[in-house]
Amino acid sequence: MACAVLEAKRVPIPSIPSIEAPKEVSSGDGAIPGVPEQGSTVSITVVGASGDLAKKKIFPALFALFYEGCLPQHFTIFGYARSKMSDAELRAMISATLTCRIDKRENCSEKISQFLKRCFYQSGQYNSEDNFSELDKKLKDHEGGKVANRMFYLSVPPNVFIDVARCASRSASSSKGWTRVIVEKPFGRDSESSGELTSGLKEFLTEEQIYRIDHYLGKELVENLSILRFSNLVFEPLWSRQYIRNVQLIFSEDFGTEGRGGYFDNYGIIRDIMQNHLLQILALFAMEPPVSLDAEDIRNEKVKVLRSMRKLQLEDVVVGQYKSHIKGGVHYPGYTDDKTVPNNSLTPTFAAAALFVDNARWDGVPFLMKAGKALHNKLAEIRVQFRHVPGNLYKRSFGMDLDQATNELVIRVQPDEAVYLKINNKVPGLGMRLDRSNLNLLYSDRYSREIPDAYERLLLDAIEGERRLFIRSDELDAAWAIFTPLLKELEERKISPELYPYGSRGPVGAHYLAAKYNVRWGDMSSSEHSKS
Ligand SMILES: NC(=O)C1=CN([C@@H]2O[C@H](COP(=O)(O)OP(=O)(O)OC[C@H]3O[C@@H](n4cnc5c(N)ncnc54)[C@H](OP(=O)(O)O)[C@@H]3O)[C@@H](O)[C@H]2O)C=CC1
Ligand SMILES: O=C1O[C@H](COP(=O)(O)O)[C@@H](O)[C@H](O)[C@H]1O
Repeated sequence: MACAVLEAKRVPIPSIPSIEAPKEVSSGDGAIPGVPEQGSTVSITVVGASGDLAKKKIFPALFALFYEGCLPQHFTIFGYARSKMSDAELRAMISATLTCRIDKRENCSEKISQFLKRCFYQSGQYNSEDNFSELDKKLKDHEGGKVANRMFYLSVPPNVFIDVARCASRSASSSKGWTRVIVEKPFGRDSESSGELTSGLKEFLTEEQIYRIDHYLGKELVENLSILRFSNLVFEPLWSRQYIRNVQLIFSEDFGTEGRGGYFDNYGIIRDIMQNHLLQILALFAMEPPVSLDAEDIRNEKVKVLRSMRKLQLEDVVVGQYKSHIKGGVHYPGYTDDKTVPNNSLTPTFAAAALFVDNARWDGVPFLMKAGKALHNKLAEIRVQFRHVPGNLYKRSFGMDLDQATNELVIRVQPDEAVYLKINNKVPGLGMRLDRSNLNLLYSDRYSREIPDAYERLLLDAIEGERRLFIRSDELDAAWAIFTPLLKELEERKISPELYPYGSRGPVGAHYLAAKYNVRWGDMSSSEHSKS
């Protein structure tokens, strides 16, 4: 089966080794420039295969790629972790996580069994070069002397990233093909630890071999952001301080840290969501048009945005933490009720912040971020509020304050993916009454395909050597520089988060912060979030 994604997007189709495109420049990761990889193999080793992310996201995404015909002809998947497991046990574990897309259920069980036959397991320590040599031997058995390309997905806690990089690069890297390593967040806790992680990894890997994943960059609507802006004349000329009043980047989850409190307490919502997912969206949103769609051109522009940003100030931040709440007879636990979280934890589970890009395009435009767990809804969206129409003829005359009813472009990343534009419109009839309405592109109405999970896109890109959606080390440095002073201040001054009930709309302080910049959060109208 041909990989529809590749047919539509990439020329030529690299998943078929015999027609892989000659690369013009060396990728620096072992791919040989100009030499098509005849009969090559690709192995993907999921390090930390027994863990939550591997089960929840990585194996299902690999299966989806296989199902869509997007994996190379000769591929093998290895699970690697300390837990003892046989190949059969790994397969049973993976099998329990697999489903087929609703729109493509035919041959599902046959496909699953074909996929599982390509999955193998090797148990070992993360710091043992000997154990990685054993993995290497098994990989070689499967590669059968072909050009072997190897991907390692580090789905393990960050304290073992460097050990794995060392062992994999010394004992299990490919001698003839490329070797790439996907690294999961968190990439450190601040500028200093992130710098240490980067230099630790670079002792064993080149920057070109490292694929730092931020799965929000793989989300369909985030990918669509640049297309919306750069390929529609109606948007690009408006994309500046001249027409845009503020931009809002909103993330909310309707569940707490359930099961991940131990991890979360060391990071908090600012590191978990804002410094990476929301900031990446901001950088993509605010960048200047890149010279081309080449990964380096895009990442160069993102870095410029990040470097133009003001360091976040404490007075521009509100932090919160959810507390227990009883609703409909159900008790929802507070953050500190989690056994793995200290009772006196000050870790924020909610934050709102006002950020500024101090360049000519965005001077004075507040970029408001809001992220929280255990809120009233699950939502991720980008809101662009435009300025009011100067000298508006209809101002206040027809039942609507048009200073408030400005245009707003909403890119709803999830759930119910959509792009809609709020406009003012005349209510039909003989009278003259204005109505606020939406021009609405709801994906489920327009497109029949299920939207691929972000991990599918990112894994496919990594296999192809497409680094556009992965974070470069200078991007990471610039991102940490914005947040590190604030994070240190919050911790050193032991700032207490404002408590909010589980399932609520979060701390009221977020409204005061927005009001300080003459902004109203756009996500507060509940009617907007129903399917239309
Ligand atoms: N889960 C998620 O939703 C997300 C996770 N991430 C990141 O992805 C990575 C993997 O996440 P996740 O699967 O949840 O992590 P887990 O805690 O489930 O760990 C993955 C595996 O690593 C091994 N492991 C666990 N703790 C340690 C330890 N202290 N030292 C050495 N090995 C350990 C275990 O395997 P074994 O004991 O068999 O060796 C475990 O199965 C992490 O970096 C995480 O921050 C990022 C975004 C979301
Ligand atoms: O990276 C993370 O993302 C998830 C949310 O991802 P989504 O794709 O389900 O929106 C978040 O729950 C987690 O805390 C964070 O580490």
